[in-house]
Amino acid sequence: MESSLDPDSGLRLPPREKMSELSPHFFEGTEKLLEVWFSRRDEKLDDADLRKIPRHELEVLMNLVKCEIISFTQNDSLDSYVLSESSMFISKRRFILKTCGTTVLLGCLKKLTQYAFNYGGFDEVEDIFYSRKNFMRPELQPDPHSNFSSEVQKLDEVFEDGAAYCLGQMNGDCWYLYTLNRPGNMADSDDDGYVSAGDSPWMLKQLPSPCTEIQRVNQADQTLEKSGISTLIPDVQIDDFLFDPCGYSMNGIMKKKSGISTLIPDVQIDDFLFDPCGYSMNGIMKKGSYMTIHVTPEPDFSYVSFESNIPMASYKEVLGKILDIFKPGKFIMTVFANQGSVAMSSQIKKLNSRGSVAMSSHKELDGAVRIGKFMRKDLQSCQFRKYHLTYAHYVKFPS
Ligand SMILES: C[S@@+](CC[C@H](N)C(=O)[O-])C[C@H]1O[C@@H](n2cnc3c(N)ncnc32)[C@H](O)[C@@H]1O
Repeated sequence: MESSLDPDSGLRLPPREKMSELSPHFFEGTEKLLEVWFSRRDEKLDDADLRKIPRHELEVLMNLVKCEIISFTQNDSLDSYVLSESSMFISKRRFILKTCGTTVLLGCLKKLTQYAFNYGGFDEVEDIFYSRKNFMRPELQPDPHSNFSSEVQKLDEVFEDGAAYCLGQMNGDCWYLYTLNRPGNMADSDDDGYVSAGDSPWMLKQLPSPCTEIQRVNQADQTLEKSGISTLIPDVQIDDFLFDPCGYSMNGIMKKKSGISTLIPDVQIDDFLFDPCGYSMNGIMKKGSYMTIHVTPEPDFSYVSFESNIPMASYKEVLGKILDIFKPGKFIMTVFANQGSVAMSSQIKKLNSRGSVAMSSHKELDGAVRIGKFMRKDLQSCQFRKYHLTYAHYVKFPS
């Protein structure tokens, strides 16, 4: 098979061994992931809530993205939606949308901000994170998703101080991130800390409000706390798992599902089995914690993703279970944590008295040259103003 040209880097990529370029059926399991945190300039957040956006407007958003809501569950702090192409989680001021296939995730950006302002009662975007792994077939993606530069251009139209990064190998497996990287710290903002750059409310490109981290800590549930783990697994070992060329493999489905249900205890699970194959699952817990798993089992382009923000002293055990269930040939892992995690709940503090829960996972990853049968191929760390990010790529040994 011939090598291909990567649209982002212009580099020639090695031929993909398993994926048939001419396969009539192809599904891009790799997700685009958007997380947006909203805020208010006056910090009066009591009445502000993204869950006030009515269902029919969420459906307008899904139309723009080109996917549908399949099911809905909720608890006190989180609304969870399983979508035809992945998942959506909405809490008081955090909006998470994860979509795969040929969806146009960034198509909803302006409308989302408009709804968050009009219905949710917010008037500023505090932070955003847009990320994805490199696609298997970028040429099949609609505008602006066929290359990261176009996605960045689209995001830059809405946000000021956006910064784009690529972690991993540009001529192999890599992971793109766009986030806000505002200069200085929040307490240093001069004047009133705001810059207006447009007429429409969603075009306001604003600097964060001049409140300190300490003030935010005092606002318990309203604290921007981005931490968690994401595992992206291209090339899963299929066996009998959720896919059988002749149709369903009920044994495989039940076996994998029972493994998934033991991943994390006390999670309210909402899952969906696609016909003829494919599996999506959202799990929610108290205090805004969630986990989500998506599986594209077709052998030529198999892909699994696991993501969670459930606070844990170590993600090692969960990761071990995931690797055991999906038996991948390789995987990518990213871990986000607030620095020092000043906003930890007492429950989290109990788990790790030395600092942020996920920070210990960074240290764990730093030291983990080998995880079971997997050898580390790449490790990169980024220090953002408020977050620490670790990216690691592991391959089965011998690969
Ligand atoms: C479960 S969905 C979500 C995929 C996810 N992003 C992942 O990590 O792989 C994709 C899987 O469901 C299958 N599928 C079947 N019907 C589908 C539909 N109507 N929409 C999206 N996927 C469908 C696809 O072929 C694929 O195997």
